[in-house]
Amino acid sequence: CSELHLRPFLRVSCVISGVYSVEDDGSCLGFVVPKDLADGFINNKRESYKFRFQKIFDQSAKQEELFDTVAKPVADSVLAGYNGTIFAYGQTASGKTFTITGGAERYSDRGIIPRTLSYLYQHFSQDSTMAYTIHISYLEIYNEMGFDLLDPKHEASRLEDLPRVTILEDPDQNIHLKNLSLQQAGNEKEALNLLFLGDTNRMIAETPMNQASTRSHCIFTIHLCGREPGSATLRRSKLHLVDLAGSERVGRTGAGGQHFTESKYINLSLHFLEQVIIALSEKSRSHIPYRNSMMTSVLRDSLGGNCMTTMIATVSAEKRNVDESISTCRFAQRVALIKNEAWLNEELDPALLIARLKKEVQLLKGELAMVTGEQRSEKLSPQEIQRLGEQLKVYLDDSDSEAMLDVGPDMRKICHCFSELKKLLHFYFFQTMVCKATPDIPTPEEVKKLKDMLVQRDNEISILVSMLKKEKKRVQDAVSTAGNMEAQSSLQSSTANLSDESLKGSEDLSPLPRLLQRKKGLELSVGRQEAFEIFKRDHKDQLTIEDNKALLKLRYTEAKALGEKVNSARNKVRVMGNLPESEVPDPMEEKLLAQIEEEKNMYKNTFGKLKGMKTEIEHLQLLLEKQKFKLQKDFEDWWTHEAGSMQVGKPLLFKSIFFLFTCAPHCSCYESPSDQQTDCPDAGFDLVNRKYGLTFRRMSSCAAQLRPGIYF
Ligand SMILES: Nc1ncnc2c1ncn2[C@@H]1O[C@H](COP(=O)(O)OP(=O)(O)OP(=O)(O)O)[C@@H](O)[C@H]1O
Repeated sequence: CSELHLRPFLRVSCVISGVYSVEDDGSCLGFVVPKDLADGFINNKRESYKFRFQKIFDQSAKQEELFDTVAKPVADSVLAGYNGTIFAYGQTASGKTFTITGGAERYSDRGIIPRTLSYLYQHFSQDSTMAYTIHISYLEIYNEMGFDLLDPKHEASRLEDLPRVTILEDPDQNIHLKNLSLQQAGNEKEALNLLFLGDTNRMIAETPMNQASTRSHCIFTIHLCGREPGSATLRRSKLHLVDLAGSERVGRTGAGGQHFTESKYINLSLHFLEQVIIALSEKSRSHIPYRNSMMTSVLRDSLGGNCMTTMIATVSAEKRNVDESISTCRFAQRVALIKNEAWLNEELDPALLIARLKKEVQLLKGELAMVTGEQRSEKLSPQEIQRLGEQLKVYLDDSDSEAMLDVGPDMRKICHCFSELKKLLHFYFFQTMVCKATPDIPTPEEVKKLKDMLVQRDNEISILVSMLKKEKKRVQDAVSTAGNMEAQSSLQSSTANLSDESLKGSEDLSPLPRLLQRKKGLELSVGRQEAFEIFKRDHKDQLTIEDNKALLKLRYTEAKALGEKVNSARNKVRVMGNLPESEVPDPMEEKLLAQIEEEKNMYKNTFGKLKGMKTEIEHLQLLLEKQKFKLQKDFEDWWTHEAGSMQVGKPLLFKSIFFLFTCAPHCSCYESPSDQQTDCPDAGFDLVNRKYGLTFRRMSSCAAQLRPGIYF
């Protein structure tokens, strides 16, 4: 990066004489302007002026000399990768276009543009260390509007037909010219053709002062790109060659109408140029008004930016132009105060860089294959992954703290192992967090134990359930037998012959249907029934109940035998009582009556016994039912108050929730609005952290979904 002042040169287009004088070895232009009495007697106007330049070229100076002194150093710095600008400033017809583009009459009148192009291409042909490409753009700014002079579809008929160029500014405040074409020029001839095309398209208008005066600013830009063969570094530089519109004041042109408007715009844009230059020359100014005009926006880099800029001030050394000449020289002095910072425009070519890196990767892969003796694909094969899993397991199981996991010099394998270890670590943290949050959560060993216990309990439950079914059937049979007996008893009591007062109270001996009715109302769900069976098995009253059941069974059997005996006695009495007297011989009649009496007594006694037994059976049944109800009640109490801590249920419950969190996050108990669903299973870790504030009720609900009806 180098800091340098803008360099102003002066070119005088006619013989220097009269009020003009060149002093100090040709670097200083002096003016002596005698006071005009017409301006009044009191006149403080200065009479002499002196302006210093890098060099003054008089009317005899050749185009070649000007190019060598002014343009060549700039062209060299552009070739080295720095931006450059040469702009010509001066009043109309002072020789700006002649300096920048050249005269059309003689080949030697060629201006800076064709000579620079020629110089650049000549350099390209001589320099084999670099490969260069040139692109050219040619912009005309007329009345603050930009036009592309290199549009090949248009000839210079009307300026409005040319493509309009507009300014765009990116977030980094870089200026982009929309619609300005960039034409590649492979050689000097192509470049000169483009210059010719642009010049043809230029707007030419006539003013009283100059028959062919340009009324617009023109910027011919050479975009240069240089690269050393094989290198990814590009040097991109720009050279602006600027031919500004005439700087004379509107009043002097004598123009009216359209030309007045043009002059107004020209003066305005030059005024803005001057403002920019004044702002740049004042160190304290932080804001530079580049945006005021299109020209200052385009030349932003050339003025106070990354550019080596040279100004050529052109004056017409005639007495009548002395004011304009002084004005031009003053402007040049201000420009001389501006400091630019130019730096090398080097950048990396991304495409080339990628290609080079790819080649390097390929080479390194080849080298690696040679060293390891194996070709590597991008991904690990399933066999390799399996082998790594085994190696990792051996490594983790090894209690030796200095154990090594050697997977060889293969980044894919190393990355895979790290990834697996990370997963394990996450799982470990997940478990630790969950266990911290819920100390009752079983460890994997405990889970295994509980699972075994669960299987055992399941077996027990199924045995008990089948036992219960059998028992139920037996009770039903007994109840139906007792029902029959009761029916028989009713039948008996209705028999007129054998009516007995003691038998009349038998209607009250039936509280059983009521108990059975109550029992029906206590039906449990299947799962709860199973839990009840387990509870019942361990209950302290169970033995007494079993004893009572056995006794009841015995009494049923005895009652059945007695019933048969009673029936047989009753039948005998009926048969004997019905015999006609003639069929019974006298001596036998007495014996028969005694027998009938005996059978009657027998019947009466047996029936009395049966009645007593029936009462005992009913009492036994009542007792049994009471004991069962007590047991049922105990179960209900236990279920309501203690089931939460039951040994089998609780671990199962937590195990269920653990399962839910890790493997079943879509369980419907998560579907409350506050619970966000998460993908299974990786989200389980976080989910448990956030969600473990579940109530027992909700936990129950979760577990219930897993094992419906068994414990809940
Ligand atoms: N040094 C010179 N030697 C010979 N002829 C010159 C020289 N300078 C200018 N002229 C001639 O003077 C005339 C006007 O010059 P030129 O067109 O370059 O002026 P200009 O400053 O570009 O005017 P404008 O502001 O209108 O564009 C041209 O015909 C040109 O050939």
